Amino acid sequence: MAEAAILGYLEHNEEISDSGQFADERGIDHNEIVNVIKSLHGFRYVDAQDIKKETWILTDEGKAYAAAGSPEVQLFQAIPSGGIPKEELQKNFDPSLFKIACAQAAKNKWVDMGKLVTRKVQHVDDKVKSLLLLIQKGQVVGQDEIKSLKARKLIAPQTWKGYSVKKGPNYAPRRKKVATDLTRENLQSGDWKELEFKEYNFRAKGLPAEGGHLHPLLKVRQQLKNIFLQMGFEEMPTNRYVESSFWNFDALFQPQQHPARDSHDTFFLEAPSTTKELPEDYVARVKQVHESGGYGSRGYVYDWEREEANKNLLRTHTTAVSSRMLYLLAQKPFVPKKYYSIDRVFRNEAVDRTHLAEFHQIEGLICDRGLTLGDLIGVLHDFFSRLGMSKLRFKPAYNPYTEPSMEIFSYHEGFQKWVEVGNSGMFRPEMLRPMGLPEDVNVIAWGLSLERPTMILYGIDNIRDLFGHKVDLGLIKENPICRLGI
Ligand SMILES: N[C@@H](Cc1ccccc1)C(=O)O
Repeated sequence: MAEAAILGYLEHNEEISDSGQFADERGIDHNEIVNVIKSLHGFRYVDAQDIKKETWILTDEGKAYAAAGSPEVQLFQAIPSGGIPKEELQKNFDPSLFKIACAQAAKNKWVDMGKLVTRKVQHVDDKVKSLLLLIQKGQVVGQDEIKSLKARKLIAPQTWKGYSVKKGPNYAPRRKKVATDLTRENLQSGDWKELEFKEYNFRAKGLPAEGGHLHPLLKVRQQLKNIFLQMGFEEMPTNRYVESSFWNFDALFQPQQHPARDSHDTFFLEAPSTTKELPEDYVARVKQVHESGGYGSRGYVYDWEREEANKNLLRTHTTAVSSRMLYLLAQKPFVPKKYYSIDRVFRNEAVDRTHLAEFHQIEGLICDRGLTLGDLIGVLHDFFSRLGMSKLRFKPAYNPYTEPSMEIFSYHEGFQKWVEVGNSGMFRPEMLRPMGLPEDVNVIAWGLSLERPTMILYGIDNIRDLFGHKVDLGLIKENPICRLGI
């Protein structure tokens, strides 16, 4: 209707000089007229020029007075001819309204504000209300009146926008219907021959592709790699998910009856169920340290079984990678090393919002002469502060392969509490000496999950949200090629 009105009017007239007036005269909503003008202008049916007018609109207070009358008149009308005690009068009014009413009525010299409030004039006109009503209807009022209403914050300025409209180069009294799609029906009936098709807008930018983002775990992994590299660490080769019990447990002085070696906690392989080769003389030294100790240790005093050590499993921690690397290091003349790894580990655990059966471990170790627990604490402070965790606390803990061992806690400002962020310790002589590392060489090491800091950094509270991509297919489906004017 708005479109027909505009195009029809321009067929016999030069110009629509004011879209607001045009809308009023026809009883059409101005917003609707504006939308149609914009669309017709886009297709150059019409030429439209902006017009702006400064107008006034009522504030909420102004609207209230336009409806109920100004407070001063409300007050005047509440005073009987014989006057009324102030307290009595006040009861009829909201306190803030009463204040305004008294001030204005006194200013207008309508009332005497003694203990007894009396009228000073016979009759008053509610000029404020009439002015507000005029402004509400969009009518013009004098500058002085505007000023005083503005001072009382009953009105506020507003810019009104409209258009003046003339015929455009593509003007026609009616817009041509254009087809947007060539349908099966068009082809069957043959009416496509007569149809005019809407042009494609090949320059439309469309939506930026949402694919190809890095997964949060990969981002945080890269961040951690950078931290390790800046601290002078070398990456250990982690390309071995299947490991023997020997490297995962025995080499780490983890006794064969240890509960972590149970199939409830560890995934053992069915095929191949056992490892093919282990370094025999090292295996013999490991067996001995488990059974009867050495290097100042009494050992565990039990019968160590080779079959148990041969069993293949999915590695339960990347400390298995560290044990292999330290063994290799011990086979050559000693050089100090700093090693790190970040890779996947597996535990036979029930999956819930904080546990998965496979996750990633970050592991760091330093192997050098004369290292102490103080070195470990210092390195942990350096490492974690680079991750944004500068408040740390340590709690004594137990690992079969480290002594002393410490759990690492960091104060989380967001959660306002200490959260466990890792585990650490100094590798035991029972682990290092059988490998052949010199007696004065110590190893400080620590491990943490990659998922925990990632969830904290990205505000993810369910670990399952970290796995599996979440591409919003709807986004792609609902945004095909953009057309002109759509
Ligand atoms: N392997 C330990 C972490 C750790 C690494 C190195 C030293 C001490 C502890 C774990 O799985 O939790």
